[in-house]
Amino acid sequence: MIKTQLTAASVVGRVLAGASLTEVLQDVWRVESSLSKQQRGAVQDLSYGVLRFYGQLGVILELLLKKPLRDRSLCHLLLVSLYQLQYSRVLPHTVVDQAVSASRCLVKGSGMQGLVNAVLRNFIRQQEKLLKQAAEKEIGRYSHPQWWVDKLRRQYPKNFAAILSANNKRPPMTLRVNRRMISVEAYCDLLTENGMQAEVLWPGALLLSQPVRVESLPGFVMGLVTVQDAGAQLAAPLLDVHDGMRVLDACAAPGGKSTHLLELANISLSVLDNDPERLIQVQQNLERLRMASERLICGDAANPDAWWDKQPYDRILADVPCSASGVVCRHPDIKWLRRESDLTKFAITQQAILDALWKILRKNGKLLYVTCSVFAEENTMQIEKFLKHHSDACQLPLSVAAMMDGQLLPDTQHDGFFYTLLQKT
Ligand SMILES: C[S@@+](CC[C@H](N)C(=O)[O-])C[C@H]1O[C@@H](n2cnc3c(N)ncnc32)[C@H](O)[C@@H]1O
Repeated sequence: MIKTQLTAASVVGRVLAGASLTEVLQDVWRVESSLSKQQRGAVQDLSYGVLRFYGQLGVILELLLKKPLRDRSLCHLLLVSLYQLQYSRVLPHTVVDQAVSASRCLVKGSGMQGLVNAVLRNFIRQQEKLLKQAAEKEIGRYSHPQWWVDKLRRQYPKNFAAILSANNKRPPMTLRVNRRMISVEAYCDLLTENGMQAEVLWPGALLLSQPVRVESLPGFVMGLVTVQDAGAQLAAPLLDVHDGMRVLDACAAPGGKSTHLLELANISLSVLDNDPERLIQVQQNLERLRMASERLICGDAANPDAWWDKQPYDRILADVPCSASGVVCRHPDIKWLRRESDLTKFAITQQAILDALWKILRKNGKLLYVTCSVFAEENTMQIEKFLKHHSDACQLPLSVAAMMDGQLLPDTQHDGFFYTLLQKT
């Protein structure tokens, strides 16, 4: 356990210094190739857990320390240990003993080991009181940055606490059945035969009662099923594609929505993304599902002159880059890495992409604007501005009961998304 505590502490430290959790973990798996599968699982669990509750654990650590610790690595080790004491089933004395041993690898001298021991034992002794004290501060209660809490409270006075709480849950695992290959009923039978249970959330979307490893899903390699959040599964049906249409997926990688579009109709699909490595993932997903796109293009959606073949599209999916504030339960690092000022930057990019794509949409054609954000700056405010400047655009109604003005809020069953369907008149 010392190794996993130390590795998780270093992951947390790198993320808090500004790196993405996914990238740091990929790097750790590459460099620390001797970690067993079990150790990797534990490191992942601890790193995600600490970042999920960093607000709360940070306040508790402050309360426990007489003065701030200069050694950041020790701080991160203490956060990992506090997370274990509060949220794991490992016996408290084991957590403390291992953390004291782990601290020997970080700093020389017995003073710091004594401090680690004292801090963790004090937490065990005063756990309830400290949890209450931490909850008196909003950052401790919600484990989100204060600007995030304030913005959500302003934009969703009734729902903000539920959104913050959903963001701090472990994410659900949802499947999309490839109905070109198998019916939902037949796939549910396959799951049952393999000892797995699922609930149908909406057509084709199966919420697993327990997350499993992707490779253990029946028929995954053959393309019977794709792992995709239920909220994300609303996109392709909303775009209203029909056989023979020319369709552009403009920010497509890794291809979750592209492959869904190809499952729904026989379309001529152009797949665009500006990240060549992520485009490789789209190609792999297409191959696994035995599908093909018409064109796979590496280019900037805001600059069609560089890649467009001058034939207008009947349908365009614009799943634009955004703050990802709707998918925090899958990426708890996001809440600590984003700055409020990032929203303005995302809004500028989104507007440039939307304006450019509008020009290459056929008359009467439809464009679906999508973000996985809950912030109005990237969503309703963006669309209001677009409609003000485009007299040839009308907003079509969306018939999804779970949404408020196109906004699907994150909950225990799905991520948060924003959808707007525009038609060119
Ligand atoms: C939200 S993700 C798309 C997810 C994808 N639609 C799916 O369902 O799997 C946004 C994508 O936009 C790409 N992107 C960002 N800026 C872009 C730009 N200017 N032009 C094209 N793609 C861009 C990113 O590389 C990223 O893959």
